[in-house]
Amino acid sequence: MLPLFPLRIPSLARSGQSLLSKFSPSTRPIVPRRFFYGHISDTKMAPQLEPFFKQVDESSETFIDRLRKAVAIPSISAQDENRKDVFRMAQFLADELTALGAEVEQRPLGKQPGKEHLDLPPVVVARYGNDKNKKTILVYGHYDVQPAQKEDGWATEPFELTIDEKGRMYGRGSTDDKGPVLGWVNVIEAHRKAGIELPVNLLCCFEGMEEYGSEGLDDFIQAEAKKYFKDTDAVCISDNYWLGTEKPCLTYGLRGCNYYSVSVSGPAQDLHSGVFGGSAHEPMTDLVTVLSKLVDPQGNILIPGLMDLVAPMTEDEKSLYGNISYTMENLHESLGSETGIHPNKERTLMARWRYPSLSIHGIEGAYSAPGAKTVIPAKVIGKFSIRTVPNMESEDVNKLVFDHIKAEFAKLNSKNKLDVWLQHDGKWWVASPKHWNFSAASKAVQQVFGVEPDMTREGGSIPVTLTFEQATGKNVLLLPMGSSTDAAHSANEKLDRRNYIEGTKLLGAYLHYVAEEPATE
Ligand SMILES: NCC(=O)N[C@@H](Cc1c[nH]cn1)C(=O)O
Ligand SMILES: [Zn+2]
Ligand SMILES: [Zn+2]
Repeated sequence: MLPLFPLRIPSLARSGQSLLSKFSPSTRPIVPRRFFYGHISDTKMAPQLEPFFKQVDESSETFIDRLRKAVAIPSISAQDENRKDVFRMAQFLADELTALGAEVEQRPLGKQPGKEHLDLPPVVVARYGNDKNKKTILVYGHYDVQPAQKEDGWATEPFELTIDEKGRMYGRGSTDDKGPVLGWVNVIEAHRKAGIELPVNLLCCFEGMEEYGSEGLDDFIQAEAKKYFKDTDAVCISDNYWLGTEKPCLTYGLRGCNYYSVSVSGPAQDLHSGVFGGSAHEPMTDLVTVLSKLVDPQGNILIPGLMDLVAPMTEDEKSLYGNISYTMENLHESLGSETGIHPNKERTLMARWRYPSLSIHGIEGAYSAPGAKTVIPAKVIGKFSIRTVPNMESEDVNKLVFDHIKAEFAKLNSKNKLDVWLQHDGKWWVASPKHWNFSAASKAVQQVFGVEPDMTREGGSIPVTLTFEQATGKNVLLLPMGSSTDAAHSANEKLDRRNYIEGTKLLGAYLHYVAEEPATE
């Protein structure tokens, strides 16, 4: 039998045990592969997968149409003026699920903290199936999206799904996270159309504030863990990406995210630079000086003491990186340039997965429109975030950040006023993939894509992952649909048709293999 996972996590590497060896079935008849990526695995076809796959293929245009409708709703959680669209998107999702026979509720989360004139979008929860003899899988995703404007460099309208001749489906939210969320809806529809029973009970939890720090969701999950989510046997989240474009992965770690604002203000209003330039302290000059003390061009964080919070790299851990299917070409392909900092894939992956990074995102109040306005902005707010890793605690990070920024500002001898605060934080998460949840997903990947998945961590953050794990006490698996070239959060975000359709098969196949796994904790 072929090994399921050549990659080993540290504790298993020490014992020399393959990740899932204890869960591997002993007999695996070889089945025909749909795709071939150079390594044929021999996962046994779960019963009823064949008609399910066939139905997904037959319904693919309907599924793309569903994504088209979803992308057309600009559900941008970070922009107040789009809040009604976020609500519209919740309704769309609720209607789709209801039409397929799910029991759906839209749970309100109250007012948005700090913006009490705004209601937080509801959590769309749904139950499909309630059979005590079946496992219950809780799936999470988000229906809000990042902001997008054509002027940001989009080749097409961001909120019109546009499909090119290579099957690349461009549109904001296509890969993050409307495609994967609709993947679950598609799975239900394909089962109904094919007349196949869903092999598990499905609980859905779809939120509308993920791109704004999942406001309100932690409390909701904690409150519902022993109520709405009480039957949960395992959790699955599809909201991250493959490492490259060909090989799927299962993900067992995420970085956290502490997001900060730093404001500098002084003059009572914007000033004429010809009249006041050189005779007044300028907020923008102070701010860019302070921001320049946070990170250097090689990505080194300049905040004293911050790197001391990071768990040291062990030799066992170091040895994991060589085995991952990733190349510098993969990096350059997803960057769309050769501007990577590090010389090799190992250092690149370490920088993404297990070291912190600091990114400067923008400046509010700055003159950013095209043209040459000679203004001195009166108040500017810089925005930056730190991706956190084990063992960084949010409070410790905050203290180091605040102390450093205040100390650097004091050095400027400016009469302006500085303020710095945390917008939101979400903790890092690292789990063991030695669980039937991962074993089922691995078999599903092998069945649909004919290849063993890479075991990865992720540089991005999904703050509720840890909350789900702690509140339900159950295993959480990240099962991505999109690929490394999808450009989530940036201009020309896309999801490849193949990833959407085969990804829908993957989510469905995962549920079938889950149903076959022995029921253990
Ligand atoms: N697909 C996951 C994702 O994009 N997550 C966001 C979460 C976040 C954190 N702070 C603001 N949003 C990410 O940026 O990683
Ligand atoms: Zn996302
Ligand atoms: Zn996102």
